[in-house]
Amino acid sequence: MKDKESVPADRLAVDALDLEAQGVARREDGKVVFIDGALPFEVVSAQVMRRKNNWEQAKLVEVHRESSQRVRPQCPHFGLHEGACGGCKMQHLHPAAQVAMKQRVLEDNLWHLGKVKPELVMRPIEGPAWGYRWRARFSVRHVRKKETVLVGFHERKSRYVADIRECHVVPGHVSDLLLPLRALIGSMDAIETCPQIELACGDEVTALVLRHLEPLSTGDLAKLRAFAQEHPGVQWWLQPKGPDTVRLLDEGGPALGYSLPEFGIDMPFRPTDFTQVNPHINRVLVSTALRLLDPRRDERVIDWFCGLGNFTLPLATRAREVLGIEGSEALVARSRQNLALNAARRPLAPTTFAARNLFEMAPEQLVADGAAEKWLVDPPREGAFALAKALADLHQQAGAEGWQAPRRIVYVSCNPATLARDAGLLVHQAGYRCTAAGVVNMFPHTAHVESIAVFERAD
Ligand SMILES: C[S@@+](CC[C@H](N)C(=O)[O-])C[C@H]1O[C@@H](n2cnc3c(N)ncnc32)[C@H](O)[C@@H]1O
Ligand code: SF4
Repeated sequence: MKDKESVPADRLAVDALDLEAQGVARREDGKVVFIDGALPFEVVSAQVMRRKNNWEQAKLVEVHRESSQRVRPQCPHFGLHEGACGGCKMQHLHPAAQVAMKQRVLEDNLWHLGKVKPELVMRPIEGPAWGYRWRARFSVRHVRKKETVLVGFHERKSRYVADIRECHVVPGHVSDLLLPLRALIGSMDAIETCPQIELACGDEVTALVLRHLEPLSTGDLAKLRAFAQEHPGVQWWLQPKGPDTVRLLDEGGPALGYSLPEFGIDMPFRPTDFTQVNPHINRVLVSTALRLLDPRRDERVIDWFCGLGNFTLPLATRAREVLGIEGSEALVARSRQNLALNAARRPLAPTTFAARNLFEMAPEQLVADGAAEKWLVDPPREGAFALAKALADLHQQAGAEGWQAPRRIVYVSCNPATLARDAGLLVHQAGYRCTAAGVVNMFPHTAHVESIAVFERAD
């Protein structure tokens, strides 16, 4: 900070925000202090909670000079107070400043870990800041001492379930279900043996997956059915053991699914399938990825880590041929069903799916998958190292007969560190330029950084 000298010795001047949304300050002796709740450009007092040789962990006590970006949190459960909910980390920072911070994280990662500087930093893709989270995992606990059942996220830095009565990041109708759900579980025989309710919203259905450790009594099943009757759109799924055991309580009624109207595509899914958390942003993300990839009628496209076909089917409305590859057999089965459903309604390019572990990928396998002009890559947090490495190896060997590296790659990432590592490989060893990159604000108020990057073959 420019007037750091004027900060009294017992106060700290905050310079930056780390990935956990903690303010970062530096003491005169160079020691770094991470301050929960402090924001860049603030002058604060903080109580040290943990002391190490090079750093300290501290808790905000008082803000003496406030950041212009500090805002009043919308949710009463957000904060530093005891019992505060740990579901959000940045509600005290203006949403535009959150996006700016994520953009900096992306650029810093690309540069420091990948030595890559995108030719263009794209405008952030933004959506609603509230009510965006259509997927969530609520923990459920019967707290005898308080004679209540809690349904919510974990408290900040704790294993306890926060006592939340409303939640602003899930849709309003889901927030309104929190207290009724507490009452429901509190009235059930299985009050002690239902540790979790998973939420998966579709366009018409609110699926609630109840994890139960013991078989449910007839009375409990009747209560679940009465709850669904009372709350239109709620559909109960039961999970007695692992994710494979999830079953719909009662068949019939509308199917859980989402649509991508721009492409005329419908995507039925099961609540245990991977789907993007934020459906508003997902629509813009799919549309942006396709605009950037620009698949032509005469081009073949490969969609790596294709999930249930979220990008594959829209690609099939534009390209000559599409191949989707994904690790989960269940998701590949779903993507085939979704292909059949949509192909019966509208023309789609020939599309095939394959199940494969993409964390292992030899150059020969890449050649066997066939040449494609364009690639869409959307890996989990671990990234797509094996894929980028195979591409780099083929580039070093000057390719293979009858095979050509893709001309363009659009990479959608939920972890800037692995994106940066893979970008480094693509740019410095596989012959690509990083022509554009930008953030996608998929998870407002959290520290998660979703982003999208474009790579063009340099020749
Ligand atoms: C970020 S999701 C993207 C899914 C899809 N593109 C979408 O938009 O819904 C990452 C996908 O990678 C898959 N995956 C995870 N590990 C994998 C692996 N080792 N090999 C192949 N796929 C994997 C997951 O099952 C998941 O579907
Ligand atoms: S996750 Fe929901 S309840 Fe928790 S702080 Fe965020 S908005 Fe509030």
